[in-house]
Amino acid sequence: MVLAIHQLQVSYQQQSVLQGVDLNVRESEIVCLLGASGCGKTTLLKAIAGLVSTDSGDIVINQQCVNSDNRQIAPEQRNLGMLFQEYALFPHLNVGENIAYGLRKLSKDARKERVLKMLTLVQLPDIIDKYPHQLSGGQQQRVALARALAYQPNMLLLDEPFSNIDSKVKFELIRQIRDIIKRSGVAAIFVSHSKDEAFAFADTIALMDNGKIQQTGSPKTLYQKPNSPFVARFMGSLNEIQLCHLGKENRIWLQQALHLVKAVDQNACYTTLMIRPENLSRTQTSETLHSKSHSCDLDKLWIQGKVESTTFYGKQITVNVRCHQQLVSFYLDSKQRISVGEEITLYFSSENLLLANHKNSE
Ligand SMILES: Nc1ncnc2c1ncn2[C@@H]1O[C@H](COP(=O)(O)OP(=O)(O)OP(=O)(O)O)[C@@H](O)[C@H]1O
Repeated sequence: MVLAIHQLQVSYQQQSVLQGVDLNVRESEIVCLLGASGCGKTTLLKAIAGLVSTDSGDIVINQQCVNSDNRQIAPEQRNLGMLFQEYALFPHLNVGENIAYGLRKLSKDARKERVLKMLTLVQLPDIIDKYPHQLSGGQQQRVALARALAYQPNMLLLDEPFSNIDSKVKFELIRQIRDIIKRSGVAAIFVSHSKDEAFAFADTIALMDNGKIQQTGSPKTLYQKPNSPFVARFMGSLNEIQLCHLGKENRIWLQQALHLVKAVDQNACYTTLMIRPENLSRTQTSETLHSKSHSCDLDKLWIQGKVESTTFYGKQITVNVRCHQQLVSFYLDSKQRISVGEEITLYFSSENLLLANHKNSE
């Protein structure tokens, strides 16, 4: 384990900001601290870096506790590479000098060799003499990464590394930087409020809210198996279907069907179903709910409604279906035809119900 954090508490002026954070980072793992503004992501990163003091709990980096009561290890002795927004490149130094900045202990030849190795790693071999203002945002970010990796750190810490990058090139840069970090073999923690950046960059996401980590796992786990409604909502579009708002026919059928489905808790009293729009599909036939209820297809659940609106997004259409007081969204391939006012039947598989074992969703 490169990093092990246990029950970490941090406060600013007696105001509690981190409230018992646990986090482990393995060798070569890229972890994203994901969450909305103010939830404590940067504070956690700064606590790891030694830039804020901690109230209680342990931070262990490479088997060494860095924040024990009698000995707080200084930031520069933690051997961490940092890409904080405020740690931009030095404008008066060229690229080579920027990367060599922290390598004064090395001989001149070793320093030069390390700088060239880092520039090759970040795939910018020909810009050694250029100054930061002559580089694009993405190139500057890669040079900053080369500078951080040149120290051969235990771990990299990146605070919102892509926030100033134009969205057109952002995901290509994320791919490149992930590739560089993976090739270097170093573990990394990065902070972001964007789930899309987290999906593209991280092996593991730690989703934070209110000074706590709500769930840690692979992007797929958090998306498909969220442990709470908060996580389910944060990770992507979601239909929260209140059974009482569905209208009598839909409600009775769904309640009956849910009790028959073996995948869900037989004793639960379902009030809300959570399902992602991509897991709902339109039936091709004009069968009614009544005929469905007599079919034996227990894996599928059905809802009927009327198309209220459609929005074209190029590859797909988002369709909003009115089921009594409830709006339900799903996606349709944009080659398919659908009209506002059309009566349709949607189906979904019980295995795609999120939080199905919860008595209700809150
Ligand atoms: N130096 C400070 N003194 C007092 N309060 C602070 C300080 N730094 C941060 N805070 C507060 O601590 C809380 C967590 O801040 P933090 O910067 O860690 O959140 P964040 O999740 O990184 O947010 P953002 O995405 O906006 O950077 C916020 O309520 C913030 O106002």
